[in-house]
Amino acid sequence: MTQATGLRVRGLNKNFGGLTVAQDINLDLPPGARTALIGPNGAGKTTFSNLITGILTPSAGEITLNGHDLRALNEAQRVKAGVAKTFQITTLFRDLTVRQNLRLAQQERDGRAQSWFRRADSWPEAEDEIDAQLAAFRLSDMGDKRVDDLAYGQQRLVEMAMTLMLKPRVLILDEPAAGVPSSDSHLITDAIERLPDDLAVLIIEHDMKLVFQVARSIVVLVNGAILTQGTPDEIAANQQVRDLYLGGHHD
Ligand SMILES: Nc1ncnc2c1ncn2[C@@H]1O[C@H](COP(=O)(O)OP(=O)(O)OP(=O)(O)O)[C@@H](O)[C@H]1O
Repeated sequence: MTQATGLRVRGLNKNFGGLTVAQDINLDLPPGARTALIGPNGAGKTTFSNLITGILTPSAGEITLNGHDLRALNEAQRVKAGVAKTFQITTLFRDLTVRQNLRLAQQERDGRAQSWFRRADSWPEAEDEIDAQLAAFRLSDMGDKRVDDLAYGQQRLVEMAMTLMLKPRVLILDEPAAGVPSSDSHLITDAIERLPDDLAVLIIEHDMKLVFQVARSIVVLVNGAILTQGTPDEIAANQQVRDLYLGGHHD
């Protein structure tokens, strides 16, 4: 049996021509991880996430999930293997209800889109699962509302709930609070805090308040390389990080 070691990245490199955008990155995301990836604009955070999800191919290095090599898998295969990045607001079906959006994600996961002949008596179970997911994201009252009629913060919760329907083992949250008014940002932090205990979560985020609220480990990326990583207390006390953030990067 494979041990649940989670996601392991070793010696990851990516060059675009002469530009190195990922440089010897080593990172572990074991089950239960709540790790934030921070760094100035252009540090390589999105590139790193794209290397993990399979949008980009590394120039060198290893990426494994519970010991299985992910490198040969394309994006869709990696989602099936358990590595998912949140659906983006732009991919939500805005005219459909929240429940219908979750159902689509569920059908995608089960390869059920074409299975119109599926036994009818198996559907209540599927709807129960959707109810549970709505409840987990405090969206039960909104299940029958059109996504377009929700506040932006709630739409971002729908993104997360849809992604969770895929039953990932590793979840990449790309700027989960971006665009959400500060009066609603607690919706996002609360939802992150309630994510399943055994899920490994990587949060790419500029909002330091959110990072220090939800992360148990912080990785600082600069020029494609890890400058340092540690607990929030260690990172807050790190002079290099303080210089980096006080020295010109403000969000
Ligand atoms: N397809 C590409 N071809 C060439 N260079 C690229 C490509 N994609 C990204 N880069 C470069 O890679 C570097 C890292 O970019 P990336 O978007 O990963 O940074 P980031 O940390 O996510 O930045 P931000 O916080 O602004 O989103 C930048 O210098 C960028 O210009």
